[in-house]
Amino acid sequence: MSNRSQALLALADGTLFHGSSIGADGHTVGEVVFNTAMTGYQEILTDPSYCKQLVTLTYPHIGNVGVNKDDMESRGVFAAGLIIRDLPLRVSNFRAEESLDAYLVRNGTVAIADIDTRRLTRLLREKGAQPGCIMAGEIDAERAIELARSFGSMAGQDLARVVSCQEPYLWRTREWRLGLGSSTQTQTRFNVVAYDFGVKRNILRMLAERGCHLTVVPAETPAEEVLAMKPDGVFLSNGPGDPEPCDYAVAAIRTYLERSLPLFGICLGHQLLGLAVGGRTSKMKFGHHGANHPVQDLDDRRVLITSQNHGFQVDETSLPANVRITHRSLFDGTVQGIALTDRPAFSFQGHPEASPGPHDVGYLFDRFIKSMEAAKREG
Ligand SMILES: NC(=O)CC[C@H](N)C(=O)O
Repeated sequence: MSNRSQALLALADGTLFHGSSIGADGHTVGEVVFNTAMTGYQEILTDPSYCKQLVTLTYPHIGNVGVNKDDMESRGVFAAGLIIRDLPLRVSNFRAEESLDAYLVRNGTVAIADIDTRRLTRLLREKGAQPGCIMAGEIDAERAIELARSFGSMAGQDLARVVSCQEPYLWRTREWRLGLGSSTQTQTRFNVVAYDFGVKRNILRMLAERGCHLTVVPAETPAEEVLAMKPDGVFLSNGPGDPEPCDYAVAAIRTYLERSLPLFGICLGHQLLGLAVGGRTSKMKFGHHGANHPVQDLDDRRVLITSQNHGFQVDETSLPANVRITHRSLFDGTVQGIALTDRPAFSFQGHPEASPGPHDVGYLFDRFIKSMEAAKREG
């Protein structure tokens, strides 16, 4: 559109994409990753796991349904920038409260449209995720390439403690329902402490729905403080960055394992459980980001369509004998779920809470509830 200012995406390898700005003026740097979800751009933008990442969506029309308060997955936009093919001229949805571009400007998010996102995705798929810089308003291509190169790598970055809450808080809101919204919990059956490494709200809603009295705690909360709350189970959330430097979390998880406390980890939480049992994690070429990834449950052979957002993985060969692989990606065979054979602890690499995405793996929340029930029975 003619009234938009110009924008540029520069990759660290020197590739340039010229387009138009649909967000704030200025520049932003991060690792460029592609996401294949056809819906859910607002949930993606507000997923704290996208901190320091520039997200490109392979679906071409982004913004059709606007944005609203109910679809926020956290307190604000965490993606470092957005890269799309086409921003539709008109927002059309009964839930829309604001247009995507107005929302991006209001949140100070730098974003670019009108570029060939297929070419960009092919490039990332062939070369791997790489650093980039989006510049909007005043453009300087040389400077943008330099800034992209200065980003370095996601490997080694401890971002969980950067995005985590500062103080513990209670979460009471249940799942959202069309026409009803979200209600507040009235009764609870389990006392659960949830580590916020960058937690998505729908995880908390799904735990609250199942009767968990939830205390959300900052990423660096030591095990002693959590144990003093007498939890029936501990939840390890998703989050941004490399799991490896999060030694504070690994130390805490080892304490819970020693005590045989029921544990459930999602995404970064899964990777941290993998590290706590003595396994290793590594950076993937371009990771998994989308809402249409097939994963197999190895126990019953069912194929589940899952929501994914990760750039690191748990290395299968590094896992000790008391760890069982429960789920595997049918795209590349990588580990998608683990369970300990001698402790009530398990985890999933994708996003069973969806939001966005299919709900096929929602049964893992029930598995966590069952493991807390069993632990209570055994006293
Ligand atoms: N969504 C997540 O928790 C992502 C985990 C981790 N930051 C990764 O990229 O693999």
